[in-house]
Parts: sequence; C-alpha cells; structure tokens
Amino acid sequence: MEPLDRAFLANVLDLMLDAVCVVDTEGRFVFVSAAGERIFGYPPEEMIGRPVIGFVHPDDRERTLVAVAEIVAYQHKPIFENRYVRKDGRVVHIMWSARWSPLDGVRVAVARDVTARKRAEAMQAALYAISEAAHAAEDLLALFAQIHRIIDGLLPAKNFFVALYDAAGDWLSFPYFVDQDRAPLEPGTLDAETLCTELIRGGKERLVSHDAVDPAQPVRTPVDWLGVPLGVAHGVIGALLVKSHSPEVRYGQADVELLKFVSAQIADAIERKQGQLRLQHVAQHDALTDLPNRNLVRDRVAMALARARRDGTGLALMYLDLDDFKPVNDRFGHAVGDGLLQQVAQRLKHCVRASDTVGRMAGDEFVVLLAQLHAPEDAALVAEKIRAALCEPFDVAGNAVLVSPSIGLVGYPKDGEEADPLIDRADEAMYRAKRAGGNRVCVAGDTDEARA
Ligand SMILES: Nc1nc2c(ncn2[C@@H]2O[C@H](COP(=O)(O)OP(=O)(O)OP(=O)(O)O)[C@@H](O)[C@H]2O)c(=O)[nH]1
Repeated sequence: MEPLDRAFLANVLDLMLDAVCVVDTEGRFVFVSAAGERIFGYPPEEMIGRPVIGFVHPDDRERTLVAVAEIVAYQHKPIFENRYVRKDGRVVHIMWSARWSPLDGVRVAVARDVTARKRAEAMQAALYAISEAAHAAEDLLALFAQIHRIIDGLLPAKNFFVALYDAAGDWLSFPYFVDQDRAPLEPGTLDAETLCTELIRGGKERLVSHDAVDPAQPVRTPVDWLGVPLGVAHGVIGALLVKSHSPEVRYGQADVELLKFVSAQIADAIERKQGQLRLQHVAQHDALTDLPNRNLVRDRVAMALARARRDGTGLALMYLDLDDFKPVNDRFGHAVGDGLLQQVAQRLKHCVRASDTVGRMAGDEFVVLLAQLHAPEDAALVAEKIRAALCEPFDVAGNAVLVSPSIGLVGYPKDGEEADPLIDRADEAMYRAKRAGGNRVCVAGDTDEARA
C-alpha cells in the first residue's frame, strides 16, 4: 500500500465532523481543523496563535485549567465537557478527548459539539423541575421565583417577568417582575399596544431585537425581547418575557424554541397552582365576608402563639358578638343582615394592622387576633376602638342600621398558652360582656366589666 501523503491526510482531517485541535505548551492553538469553524464560529486562522482559554465560557475556565493539568500529568483524558462562546455569542457545549505528547510539546484534542444533546437533557430536566415546583411552591410568587431560576438555567434570563391575564375581568397583571432597568409595569386592561398584549391576543411567540424596535432611532442600549404566551386548553392565561440589555446577550431562534417548549408546562403548572390555591382559599375562608374561617383562625392563633413564645412577645385575642343582630334580619330582611356582616368585617379590618387577623367564627361572631403585641395595655385600647367603630351607624342598602358588640378580651401569656383554651376563654369573657348588657369589653378573669 502506498504511504498516504500529507495533503490527503490534511483533507481527511478537514472532512471530519469533529474538530481536531493541537495546542502548544503555552496553551495556544497551533492547529484547528476545518470543523472548528462550524463548531466555534471562528475561521481556523482566527483561532491559531490565540490562547484556548480565552474562548472558553468564563464560568468553565477554572475547571478547564484543572483538566489541562490532568491531561499533562496523566498524558490523556478521554472525556471532558465544557462550554465555549462562539464568535456570534452563542454558547456551545463541547465534549473533548485529549492526549498530551511530551515529545512534541503539544496536546492533541478532538472536540465534538454536544450542544443539541445538552439542550435536550436540559429541557427534560426543566420540565421535571417545573412540575416539581408546582407541587412544592407554597404560593404563586414562590412558583414564579422557581420558574425564573429554571428558565435562567436554560437561557439568559436575568430580566424576566410573568404576566397573567384574567379574560373575564379583562385585566393584565404582572405578579412577578425582575428587570435591572425599570420598575414593574402597571396592571391594566389589554388596550395598550404592548408586546404583552400582542402575545396574549395573538397567542404566538415574539422575538423583538433592538434593530427592529425602531430602525430610525439609534437605540443606546441594545434590547432584545423574547416573549411567549402561556396557553392552556381554554385560551391564553398570560405570557412569559425575557429581556436583554446587553449586546453580549442576544436571543435567537433556539431560545424562542426553548421558551416555547417549556411554556406549555409552565402554563399548566400556574393553572394547577391557581386552582389549588382557590380551593384552599375556599376551604379556609368564609364565603360571605371572605374572612378567615374558624379553622384558619385556629391555625393563625397557634402560629402567632409559637412566634410569641419564640420572640418573648405577647398577643391578644378578642371574641366578638353583635348585640341584637337577629332583629336586624327580622326587620330589614336577610340580605341586609348579610350586608351588615360584610360591613362589620370591613370595619374590623380597618381597626387593626394588616399583619393582624380578623376572622368569622359563625353567624355574628368574629375574632380579632393582635399578633406580636409589645405592650399588653395596647389590646384594651384596640378593643375599645373596635367597640366604638361598630357602634357608628351602618348604611346597608340605604337602611341606617345600628348595632353594638360584646367583646371578650384575653392575652398571652396571661390567660393561656394554647390556641383552643385561649379562644374558649375569650368566648367566655364575651358571654360575660353580653350577660352584663352588651356593648362592652370584658377581660378574662376579671369580674369587673368595663362599661362603655
Ligand atoms: N343575615 C345573616 N344572618 C345570619 C347569618 N348567620 C347567622 N345569622 C343570624 O344571626 C343571628 C345570630 O343569633 P344571636 O347571636 O343569638 O342573635 P342576637 O340577636 O345577636 O342575640 P345576642 O347575641 O344575644 O345579642 C341569628 O338570627 C342567625 O339567623 C348570616 O350569614 N347572614
């Protein structure tokens, strides 16, 4: 057989789909076969003479240098994977097999582009992670934060937001919004000519590069927008958007496909979580006033007690019943009675902080929990404020309605250490207030009743 000539061998090397690279002791390319251009995006002459490490993704440089030291020490390394940044800015995943030749003072390595495999693996992992997040997340915000992390692992998504669209009320909101440059968008109807509106109305993904935003205006900061609608069986429930402010981060068709691919799973996860939260809300709240119901009140009291115990603070609990509520129903009808209970709920909420709990225990019975009370005497002041507030006339559907409350007041640690006994003591104190004629606050353990 004829010895193979050099030109033929060089041609064979250039025909290989994998790139053959030769690197000198200084870590510079001395040879890159033709496939290098397809994989790295640079013609071989733009790579030869330059340090290899400069082409490596910054996050992978350190472990790449460790691998190089191993190749030199052990003279070969059959599998090593790292990422390179192509000339067009895209990231490629490379699988290397390398051998060090001490005689020639070079290492010879073969690079295989495994980006497609990596992408497929990452997408599968992302789908799984999204479905896990839907189960694990406590609420929608936690789910969105988790989705942000998952997407950021697939494509550059530092600036990311979720838009949700309520078709019944024609209301677009932005419950999750992370942008290095601007404040969250205001919620509103779908009237505005925005990318979000386009995504939700059109139901199709959109990639807007800065050149396309306004070709007449030189834009100082290049911006790429990439958005996908969140589609479910019955329509579009919102959109996901990622945005780049940097010329180094540009989105391409591969990113569009990635975001589109995960968006169906995300839409499904959001819808499931919303359904779950709705059911949970119904189970824990009173349908008429939307206040926490007896079960949730008990949980809140138990949680507040645990925190007070840990922080060494106090808390106060009021049990409240309206005096002569029945005659309101009898005189004005049930609908007015309902309206009154709703207004009482609102007044009670106005009397306390957002961190306190107002709950409805039954009929005309309410509970107010003042958590993290630093001065026990504050509770009596709040109870008196509530009593006075409820004595002000109500206007229910044009009817002037007058009621007053009987209030039982207890405190931790003075009157009990556990939720149920504390609630029972407050209820007992409330009955004493009622027996004494109503429209007053009774403190647990006291026989003296403070008349208003
Ligand atoms: N409209 C309306 N009435 C309700 C609702 N739940 C309970 N009630 C009525 O509320 C009244 C509560 O009874 P009581 O607390 O014993 O009546 P009261 O007239 O306030 O009597 P005192 O508490 O002793 O002052 C009953 O007439 C119930 O029918 C409700 O959701 N809507």
